[in-house]
Amino acid sequence: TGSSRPQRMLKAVQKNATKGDPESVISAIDYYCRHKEWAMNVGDEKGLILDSVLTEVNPSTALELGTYCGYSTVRIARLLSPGSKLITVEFNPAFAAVARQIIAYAGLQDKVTLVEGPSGDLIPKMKARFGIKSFDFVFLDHWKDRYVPDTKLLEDCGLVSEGSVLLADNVICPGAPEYLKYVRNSPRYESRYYKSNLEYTKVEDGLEKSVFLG
Ligand SMILES: Oc1cc(-c2ccc(F)cc2)cc2cccnc12
Ligand SMILES: [Mg+2]
Repeated sequence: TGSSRPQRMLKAVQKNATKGDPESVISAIDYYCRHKEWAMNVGDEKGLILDSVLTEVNPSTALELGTYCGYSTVRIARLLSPGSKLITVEFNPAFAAVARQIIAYAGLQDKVTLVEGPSGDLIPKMKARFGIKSFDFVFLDHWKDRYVPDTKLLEDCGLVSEGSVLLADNVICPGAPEYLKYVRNSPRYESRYYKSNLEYTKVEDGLEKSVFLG
């Protein structure tokens, strides 16, 4: 049996990046996915928007839904202030296994807790398991039909508070129309769309930033 796309991505990181250097890990993945084989990382173009929103929020506790190979995990963790924490949730164990190695290669394992399992089951356990009061920042990048139920779960579990920022990937492609309706029509969110392109392509996609108003 052959290797998987995530395994080939990991090989590209180990070959082309410098251990302990997150920027080189990000560049190695972007180069591989742009020139060798496409993969569903948030990518370099939308990644710059992620960076800017993250820098503005400067979260003490952040949550990522959908780790995949850890590309956006590395992008987020590299910008966290000392002592800040990122929890990332991945349903697929094969993806999680690669992500752990990529996060470790970047030297960011002390800032990141990767939890394997379905987000819908794990979110209600976050307070008890990790002593989280609430998340200052949430990056939604998992299956699009989970965006609304998981956002409602975060609200119901008191895991978002006034000022918490949700940033959702792929609201155009593959698309999350119910999510856009939810956050744009709710009086509890102030939403803004950042137009961009689907990673490594010229296809339109974008990020939706929604501030929870409490
Ligand atoms: O950024 C993403 C992109 C795609 C995607 C897959 C195939 C396409 F033809 C276009 C887009 C899927 C994702 C699934 C989960 C999290 N992010 C995704
Ligand atoms: Mg995505």
